[in-house]
Amino acid sequence: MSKRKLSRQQRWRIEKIQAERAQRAEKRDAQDTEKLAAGEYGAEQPGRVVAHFGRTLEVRDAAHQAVRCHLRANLDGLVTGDRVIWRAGQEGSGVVVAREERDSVLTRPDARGQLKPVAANIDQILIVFAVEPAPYANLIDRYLVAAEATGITPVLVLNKTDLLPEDGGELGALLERYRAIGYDVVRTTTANEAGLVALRQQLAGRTSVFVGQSGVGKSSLIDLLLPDENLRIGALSEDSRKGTHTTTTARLYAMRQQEVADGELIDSPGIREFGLTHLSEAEVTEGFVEFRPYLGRCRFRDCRHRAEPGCALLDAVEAGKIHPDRFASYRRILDSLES
Ligand SMILES: Nc1nc2c(ncn2[C@@H]2O[C@H](COP(=O)(O)OP(=O)(O)OP(=O)(O)O)[C@@H](O)[C@H]2O)c(=O)[nH]1
Ligand SMILES: [Zn+2]
Repeated sequence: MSKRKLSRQQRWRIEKIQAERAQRAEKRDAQDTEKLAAGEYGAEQPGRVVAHFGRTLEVRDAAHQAVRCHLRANLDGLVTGDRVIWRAGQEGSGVVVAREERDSVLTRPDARGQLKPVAANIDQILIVFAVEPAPYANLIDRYLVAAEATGITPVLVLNKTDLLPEDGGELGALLERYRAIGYDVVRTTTANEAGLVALRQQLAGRTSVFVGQSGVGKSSLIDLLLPDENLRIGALSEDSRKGTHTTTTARLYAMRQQEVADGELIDSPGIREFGLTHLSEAEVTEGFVEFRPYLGRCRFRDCRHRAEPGCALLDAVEAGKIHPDRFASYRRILDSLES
């Protein structure tokens, strides 16, 4: 059998499967419409997507109960964190009938390089770095730029402060610089009880994601924040063994905190890797927030802020308004885009 023939047969099979699947979805949707019309579903109520497996969603209702819901065929692209309107059916399941407007969305390139939403309605991106492994020079800036491009507020989290020298070391000075620009900086350590106090306050009442380099302590922090989530994580991987989805699915976790208000985490391996995606030159420039007052003020409209006369950014560096290390970092990120 020739190779081409084989692939045509495969393609035909795939098309057949897809057509059948679409037909089933259509049929189910028609049934839903009938049931909705016949009043077999309960009243519309708000919920939030906690996890997402193909066309099945886990939705959390207002009382924080999980409900298995399926989707109307006309409702595609829901992601973890989406706020939805759903209606209860029989046997504890439900149907999602609408999606509410998103405040924010985190995207990631798929296998074909197209940006796909992975999570929605996130209030802050916690960029975790650590005393060990020490962040390389412009790693923090890369994460900040990527976060700024999403419109979601970044927060810097310095972990493993138990390893910090008495005087705060170089990292202490570096963090002050970010504070001066306007970023929140939170110090953490998983080495003692008091190490997460500031972090818990930062998380209270918000939906957050943790990102950062391998080894900085994201898992250690999340384990402490979600002490009783281990069972649920186990349940998730059991599902994935059945092949219904992969463990890369983002999941929303509610934190039950005693001293401060509850907060929520959305976590997945894919989200943790956030920041390593491609950025445009304009996104990089805008991503340095302290540059913004100077943008559009260069003598040349197409100024690329290299050595042009009358460059407002270079002047600001010269005048001490922009830190030379941040400007060097900016250049380095742009250079890395070109290569
Ligand atoms: N000294 C010290 N070590 C810590 C602290 N937090 C985490 N560690 C250690 O740092 C190492 C890496 O921690 P992880 O939580 O696995 O880091 P991660 O960011 O989840 O790493 P990946 O899973 O590779 O993304 C482990 O050996 C932890 O025990 C801390 O506050 N102080
Ligand atoms: Zn310029």
